[in-house]
Amino acid sequence: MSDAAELVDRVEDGEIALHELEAHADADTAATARRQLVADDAETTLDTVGEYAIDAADAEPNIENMIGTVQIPLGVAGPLPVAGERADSETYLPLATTEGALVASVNRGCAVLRAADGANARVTKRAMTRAPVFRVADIVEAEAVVEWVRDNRDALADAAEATTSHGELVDITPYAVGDSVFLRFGYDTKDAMGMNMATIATGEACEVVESETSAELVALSGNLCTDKKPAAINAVEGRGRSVTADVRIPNDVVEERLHATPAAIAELNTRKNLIGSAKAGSLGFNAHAANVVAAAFLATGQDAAQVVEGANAITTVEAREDELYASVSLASLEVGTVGGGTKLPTQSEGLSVLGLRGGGDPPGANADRLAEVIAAGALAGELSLLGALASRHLSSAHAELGR
Ligand SMILES: CC(C)(COP(=O)([O-])OP(=O)([O-])OC[C@H]1O[C@@H](n2cnc3c(N)ncnc32)[C@H](O)[C@@H]1OP(=O)([O-])[O-])[C@@H](O)C(=O)NCCC(=O)NCCSC(=O)C[C@@](C)(O)CC(=O)[O-]
Ligand SMILES: NC(=O)C1=CN([C@@H]2O[C@H](COP(=O)(O)OP(=O)(O)OC[C@H]3O[C@@H](n4cnc5c(N)ncnc54)[C@H](OP(=O)(O)O)[C@@H]3O)[C@@H](O)[C@H]2O)C=CC1
Repeated sequence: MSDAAELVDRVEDGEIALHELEAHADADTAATARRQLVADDAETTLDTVGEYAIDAADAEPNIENMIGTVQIPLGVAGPLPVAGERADSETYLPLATTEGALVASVNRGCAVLRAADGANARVTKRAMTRAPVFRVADIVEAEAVVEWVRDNRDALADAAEATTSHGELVDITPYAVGDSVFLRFGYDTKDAMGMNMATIATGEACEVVESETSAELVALSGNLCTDKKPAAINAVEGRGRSVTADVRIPNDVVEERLHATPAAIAELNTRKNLIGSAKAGSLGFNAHAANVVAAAFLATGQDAAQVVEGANAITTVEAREDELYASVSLASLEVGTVGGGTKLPTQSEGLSVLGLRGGGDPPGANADRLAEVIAAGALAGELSLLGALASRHLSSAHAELGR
């Protein structure tokens, strides 16, 4: 094995490539050498990037060309009381962010939820999707392929499910556009976010489609999935988990903790989150669900790019006679408690704050619970920001806490 200085020399001599260092040294030594090369190239120092508590080998499945870690401040909001399908508990919600005032805001929302005897939350749909695109001769052939897929769903499920001991095929929705056929496969991926699982399973199913029909696979992902891009199909049909959290807050709690009347908050929600979003052509009919989704994703090892889908949320508020009803429905929240970044030591500790590290019993229970808790956190954030806007406290709050 080589030491870091020797690796630096060998890269500079062109003997080995920057991405090949782990073949010649352990992961930490490789990262040290690479960091030195990058720092020299940029004429800077990367000492803080190189000070990390994890073993670089633990990150090998998650990163290539590693040079260190970026440290994001981690806070907690809560306790957050959420009654879900299987669990009714109050835990702290870990949030990793650089936006001052965000954790304070969600924390205030949690206090409102506690004073209201807690939020309810339910996962209403589970389907991680992958939609390959096939080439056919024309729309007549497209129709024949779609008919074959409808008649042979079991054969496709057998092929897909042979690749996984956890995933279950729950849906195949075909779409024909001219001489292109898209098949949107949906899977219950249990406690995994499931994008690798769904992709591998769909690859096997595509081989059956190609061998039994005239369709030729152009790409395993045809963008009707839709992964990591804003898309109405996710907002309408859902992706990953569709989840709603709601709460009924006594009027006096609203006025005391949010410094605004229920009527003012309801009017604000209509004019801002519904009318304003409609006029803007937004897919997100909410104030800042993405803030809580992003901070919770970073804290618990989710795929950060999928905050795009996590922002597909509708916030509703209704001022009733003696209470304020509020809800947040996230159509496409893609979360897991196994796989991906969830295994990394700090992210796995984030999951353990919620009692959700690893697989659930039954499988899927932990990821369901994570979705419920994030939805309730988003609800807390919505209530607090709506309160701050209705009471004209937003800019003063950020002047005080966010700069
Ligand atoms: C800042 C507050 C909470 C003050 O709120 P407040 O009611 O004026 O202050 P308070 O001192 O009476 O505290 C109330 C509660 O807030 C929490 N709290 C208060 N301070 C802290 C703190 N330091 N650390 C932790 N928690 C804190 C805590 O729960 C506390 O209760 P207590 O425990 O004292 O009984 C409020 O004004 C607020 O929530 N403002 C909104 C800020 C916000 O939501 N920012 C989110 C980001 S905005 C953005 O990114 C998106 C945007 C706005 O562009 C989207 C859009 O277009 O709408
Ligand atoms: N491939 C792609 O196109 C894309 C990949 N990604 C990346 O994919 C990764 C996430 O994929 P994902 O499939 O979630 O994770 P992994 O690829 O890490 O796979 C997780 C595996 O864990 C096993 N497992 C063990 N216990 C459970 C349980 N209780 N519930 C479910 N599965 C369990 C399953 O094995 P088994 O199947 O054998 O049962 C499952 O396939 C992330 O790193 C993400 O960044 C993101 C976007 C696109």
